[in-house]
Amino acid sequence: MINDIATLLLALLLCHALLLTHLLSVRRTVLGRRPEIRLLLLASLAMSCGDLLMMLRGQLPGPFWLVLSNSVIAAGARLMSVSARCLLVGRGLCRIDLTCWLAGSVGMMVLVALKLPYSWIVSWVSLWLTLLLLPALLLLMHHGRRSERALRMVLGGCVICLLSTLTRAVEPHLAAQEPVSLLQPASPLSGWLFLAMTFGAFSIQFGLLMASFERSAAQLEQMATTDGLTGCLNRGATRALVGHEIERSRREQRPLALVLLDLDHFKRINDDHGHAAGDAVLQGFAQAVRSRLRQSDIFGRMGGEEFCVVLPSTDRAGAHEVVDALRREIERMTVTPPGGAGRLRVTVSAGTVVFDPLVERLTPSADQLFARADVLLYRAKHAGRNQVQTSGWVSLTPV
Ligand SMILES: Nc1nc2c(ncn2[C@@H]2O[C@H](COP(=O)(O)OP(=O)(O)OP(=O)(O)O)[C@@H](O)[C@H]2O)c(=O)[nH]1
Repeated sequence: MINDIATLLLALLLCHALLLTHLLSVRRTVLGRRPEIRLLLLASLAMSCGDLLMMLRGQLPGPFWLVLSNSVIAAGARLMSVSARCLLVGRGLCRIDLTCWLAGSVGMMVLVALKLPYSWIVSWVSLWLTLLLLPALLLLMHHGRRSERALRMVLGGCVICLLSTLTRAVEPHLAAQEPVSLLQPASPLSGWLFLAMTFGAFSIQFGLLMASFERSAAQLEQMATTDGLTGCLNRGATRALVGHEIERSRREQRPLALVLLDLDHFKRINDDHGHAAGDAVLQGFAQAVRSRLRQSDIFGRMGGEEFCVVLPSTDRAGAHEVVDALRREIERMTVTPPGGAGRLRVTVSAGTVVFDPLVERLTPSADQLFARADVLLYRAKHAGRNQVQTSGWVSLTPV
C-alpha cells in the first residue's frame, strides 16, 4: 500500500470541510453556542485553510507558502488544544496561546530566512505542533477520567498526534536522503506519519464534539429534573420517583414515608425583607434538610415554599421521629440574607403519611399518597404550625 501524501491531503481537506459545515450548521443551537464548540469551529476552519494552502503550494512563493500554511495549521492545533482545555477547566483563549503560536511562527520565519535544510524545518514544525498539543494531553490525563467518556477518544488522538509529531521531528535526519518538500518525502515512513497525524487530529476533533454533546445532554437532563434555586429535584421528577418507590415498597414489603413540608408564614419574610431574603431562606432550608437525609431518601421542591421528602424503609414511628427532628433543626436555624442586616428565623409544618404493606393491603397511587400528606399538612397548619402530623395511609389516626 502506498501512502500518497497529495491524496491524503485532499482527503483531509474534504473531511475538515465536512466537519466545518457540520459545526457551522449547529452554531445557533444549544450545542453550537458552547464555548468549546466555537473554538472547535475556529480550529476546523484553520485546519481547512491550512490544508488548502498546502495543496496550493505551487501557486505561492515557496518560503511564504511554507510559513503561512504551517502557521495556519499550528493555529488549528492550538485551538483544538484550547477547546479541550475549555471543556475540562472552563478556560478559553488567553495570551499564552497566542504567544506560543507566534513564537513558533517567528522561529519558522527565521529558519526559512537562514535557508536551513528542509529537514530542520520539518523538525521545527513537528516540535512546535507537539508543544501546542501537549497542554491538552496533560489536562486530559489529569481531569479526563472524571469527565465525559468521549474524552478518551480525545486523549487517544492526542497520544497518536504527539507520538507522530515527535517521530516526524527526528525521521528526516535518519533518512538516507534529504527530503525536498512535504509531497516529496525522504522515506515511506513520512506518509505513514502523516496518516497517523491525520487520524489523531480527527480523533481529537470528533471526540471533542461528542464530549461537548454529552455535556450539554447531561446539563439539559439536570435542568429538566432539578430546581434551579435550591438544587432539589423539581416537582415532576419527585412525583415520578414517588411512584417508583411505592412500587418498590409493595414488592419488598417495606414501609414508605412521604412527607410534605411547608414553611410557616413565608409570605411575611418576602414582604418584610424582600424576595432575595426569601430565596436565601429557601436555600438555607433546603441545605439544612439535605444534610440530615440519607443518600437513599428523596428530596424535592413541589413549588413555592412547599417541599417533599420520601423516606424508604421507614415506619410510622421512625418517620415521625426523623421529621420532628428536622422541624426542630429548622426552628434553631438562622439565615443571613444577602446584604441584609440581622438573621432570619423560620419554622416548618409537616404532614407525614406512611404506607406499610405489611399492615395495609391497599396500595396507594402517588396522587393518593400526596393527597393524604396534604390533609395532614393542613391539620398541622391549623393546629398552630411548627409541628408534624403523622398517620398511616389507610387509617388517618395521627401518631
Ligand atoms: N422568595 C421567594 N418566594 C417565593 C418563591 N416561591 C413562592 N414564594 C412566595 O411564597 C409565599 C407563600 O405564601 P403563602 O402561600 O401565603 O404561605 P405562607 O405565608 O407560608 O403561609 P402558611 O403556609 O399558611 O404558613 C408567597 O408570597 C410566594 O410569593 C420563591 O421561589 N422565592
